[in-house]
Amino acid sequence: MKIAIVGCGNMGMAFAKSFLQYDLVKKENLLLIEKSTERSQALKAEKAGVVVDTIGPRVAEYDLVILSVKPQDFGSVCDALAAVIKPNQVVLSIMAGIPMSQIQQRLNHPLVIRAMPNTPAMLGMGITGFTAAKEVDLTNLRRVENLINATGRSIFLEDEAMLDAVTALSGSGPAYFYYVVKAMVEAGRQMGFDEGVATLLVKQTMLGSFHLINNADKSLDDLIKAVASKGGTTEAALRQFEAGSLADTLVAGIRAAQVRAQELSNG
Ligand SMILES: NC(=O)C1=CN([C@@H]2O[C@H](COP(=O)(O)OP(=O)(O)OC[C@H]3O[C@@H](n4cnc5c(N)ncnc54)[C@H](OP(=O)(O)O)[C@@H]3O)[C@@H](O)[C@H]2O)C=CC1
Ligand SMILES: O=C(O)[C@@H]1CCC=N1
Repeated sequence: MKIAIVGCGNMGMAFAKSFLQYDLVKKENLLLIEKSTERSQALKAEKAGVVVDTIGPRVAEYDLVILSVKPQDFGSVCDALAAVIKPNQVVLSIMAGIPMSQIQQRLNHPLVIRAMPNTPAMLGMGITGFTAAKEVDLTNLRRVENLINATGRSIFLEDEAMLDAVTALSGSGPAYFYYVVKAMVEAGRQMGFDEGVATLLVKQTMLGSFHLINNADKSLDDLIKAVASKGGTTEAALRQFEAGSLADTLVAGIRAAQVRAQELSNG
């Protein structure tokens, strides 16, 4: 398979590296189109693929074109891509918010798949929600699904509108966990640990808790109960969280991300 990636930043390169790692594409069949001179020089030095700075006629030689520029840059990509794209090529967009209908219309091209990954894709531990235009046949859908699965796990969604919710929950999700970890490390620092020790305590707690969520045959409420002894320390912390409406604030934040994804959809 020959793959062109338009926009080789965090996510474009997370995808490229996963494909290479699992031998799903050869470097000579991977076209990396990157506008930023600094980035493209780094990609050339890494010999990550064939690096160019603009969309040109050679893009037509690739089976799959991945759009991984910022949603705000989609407009600048459209005209150049529309001029060279061939009817059998599949377009995979990972841009937040931009609906498939808009991509189809701007490129005058029906074969569009839309996905929302997250940054753990860099380690092959991502989760991606994806959906496809009805014009995309099962063979092409399976091919793209196999590629996405090289970056972690995936879930197919019939309803494209749910991709905005995926964006808010798992697309942006890593940042929410980093935010909580950062606050916990700060608490550790305030209690007298240096940052390294506080970070070790918090990271290992996060890792162990993840495995308990995944493996223990208990609900989240039961897991909380198993930590929070009556009249103990955890209860004192949870009372403070409730007083500050922490859970409601987190839910409201995630809903704000969903609203922003919907706004991006509307241009
Ligand atoms: N980061 C994340 O956690 C996630 C991001 N996404 C989506 O992925 C997309 C990319 O995000 P991310 O990788 O973080 O962004 P980055 O800014 O890291 O990467 C985008 C790259 O595309 C380049 N670019 C812009 N216009 C063009 C062009 N016309 N031709 C070639 N390259 C161009 C940018 O250059 P320059 O900097 O010079 O503009 C930049 O290097 C976004 O649409 C985002 O919504 C999806 C899921 C998660
Ligand atoms: O913040 C953003 O808009 C992108 C989409 C999901 C994660 N990052």
